[in-house]
Amino acid sequence: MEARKCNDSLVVRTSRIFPNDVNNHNTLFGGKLMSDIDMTASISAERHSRTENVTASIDSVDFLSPITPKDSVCIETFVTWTGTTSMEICAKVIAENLKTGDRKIAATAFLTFVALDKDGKPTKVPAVIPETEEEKKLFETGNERAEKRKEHRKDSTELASYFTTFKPWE
Ligand SMILES: CC(=O)SCCNC(=O)CCNC(=O)[C@H](O)C(C)(C)COP(=O)(O)OP(=O)(O)OC[C@H]1O[C@@H](n2cnc3c(N)ncnc32)[C@H](O)[C@@H]1OP(=O)(O)O
Repeated sequence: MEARKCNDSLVVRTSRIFPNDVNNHNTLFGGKLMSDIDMTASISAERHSRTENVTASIDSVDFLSPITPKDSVCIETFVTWTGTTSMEICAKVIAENLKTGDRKIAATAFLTFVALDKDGKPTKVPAVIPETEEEKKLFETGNERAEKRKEHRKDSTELASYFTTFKPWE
C-alpha cells in the first residue's frame, strides 16, 4: 500500500456566514462549524484512504476567536497521522475580514476517522508522508495524541457501561 502525502488529502472549503448560521451573539454557531469541520474532514479521510470512512471521534475542537458575518470562513483539513485503520485529521479554521483582509486562526480541531471495507469492517490505510514544517510537527506529535485517545476511549467505554437506557420520563 503506497504512502500518500499530507497534501494529497488536503481539502480547503471557504464560505460566507448567512443569517441561519449565527447564534444569539450574531457570530457563527459552534455546532454549525463543527458539522462543517466533520464534513470537510470526511473528504480528507476518503482522499487519503479511497475507502468508506466513519468519524470515530472528534478529539478536540478549540474555538479561539468568534467568527462574524463580515468574515469568510476557510476550513483546511488533511491527514496528519495514521494508525493501522485510523487516520488523524487536523482542521484549521481561518476567518478573514473581507473588508480589511485581516486573517486569524478562529478554531482548530483534531478528528479520528476509521476506514471501512465493503463489509463495514475497519481496513488498513496508507501511511502518510509529511512535507512542510507544519505537517512534520503534526506528524511527529501524532503518536502522543493517539496514546491519549486510547486512554480516553478506555475511560469513555468504562463510563458508558454505567449509563442506563431507561426512559427518563417513566
Ligand atoms: C462521517 C460520519 O458522519 S460517520 C457517523 C458517525 N460515526 C459513527 O457512526 C461511527 C460509529 N462507530 C463505529 O462504527 C466503530 O466504533 C468504529 C468503526 C469507529 C470502530 O470499530 P471497532 O470495531 O471498535 O474497531 P477497533 O476497535 O478495531 O478500532 C479500529 C481503529 O479505530 C480506532 N478507534 C476506535 N474507536 C475510536 C475512538 N473512539 N476514538 C479514536 N479512535 C478510535 C482504534 O484505535 C483503531 O485504530 P488503529 O487500527 O489505527 O489502531
